[in-house]
Amino acid sequence: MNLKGHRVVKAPPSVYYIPEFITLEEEERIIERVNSAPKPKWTQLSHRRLQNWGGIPHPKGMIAEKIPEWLLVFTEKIGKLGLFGGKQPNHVLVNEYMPGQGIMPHLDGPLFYPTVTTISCGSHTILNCYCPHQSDEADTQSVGDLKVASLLLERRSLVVLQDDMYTEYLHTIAEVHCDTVSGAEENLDLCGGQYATGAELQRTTRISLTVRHVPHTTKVCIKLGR
Ligand SMILES: O=C(O)CCC(=O)C(=O)O
Ligand SMILES: [Fe+2]
Repeated sequence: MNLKGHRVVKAPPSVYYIPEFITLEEEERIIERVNSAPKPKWTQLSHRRLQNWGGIPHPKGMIAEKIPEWLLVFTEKIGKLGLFGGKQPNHVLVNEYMPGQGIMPHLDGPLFYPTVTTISCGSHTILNCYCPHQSDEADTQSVGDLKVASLLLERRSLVVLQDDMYTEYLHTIAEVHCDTVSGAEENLDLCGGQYATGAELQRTTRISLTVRHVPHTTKVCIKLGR
């Protein structure tokens, strides 16, 4: 597996898209494992919930925790793509989106090596990428020409964002139940499926694994009080 032939040339540098990065069985297993995690493992946000694996990234350094075997399979597979400056990914963020849920425009920020890789499970979504200043203003997402890319993320695919797509452009997922294929999605020719322009794709529950490398980690130091 390598990235050759998977570059999304129509998007700003750099985006890679690999359809069917995981098998159906692997997808089912991920969903099963995520759903059977103990309740306290979940962080409930107002519009989605998440699980942190590998530790909580922090400016003072992440207290690294072992990534469980069922996730390690995928961090190792992604690690082989050589995207993290010679390092291995050491952090996985699991996001769960019900239909109608999304994520606000944001940058992933400086706590991570500037590459983000995401596996989609259970449902497709559309990841929209915008110029930052325009995106601060209200109702940005209706202003078509400020969008720099729209990526159709199919179930079982891997998407990679780096360079300007990591550091400059915000990414966001709209809070909708259904996505309409515009035909202009920059990665459409790399997708596994065939999509007619105007096709309506109903969302189901999507579980995404966002796999990154946190360079600054620390070990817990327990001081004995004597
Ligand atoms: O679920 C996704 O594909 C995106 C998640 C994301 O952008 C993040 O957690 O920073
Ligand atoms: Fe993000």
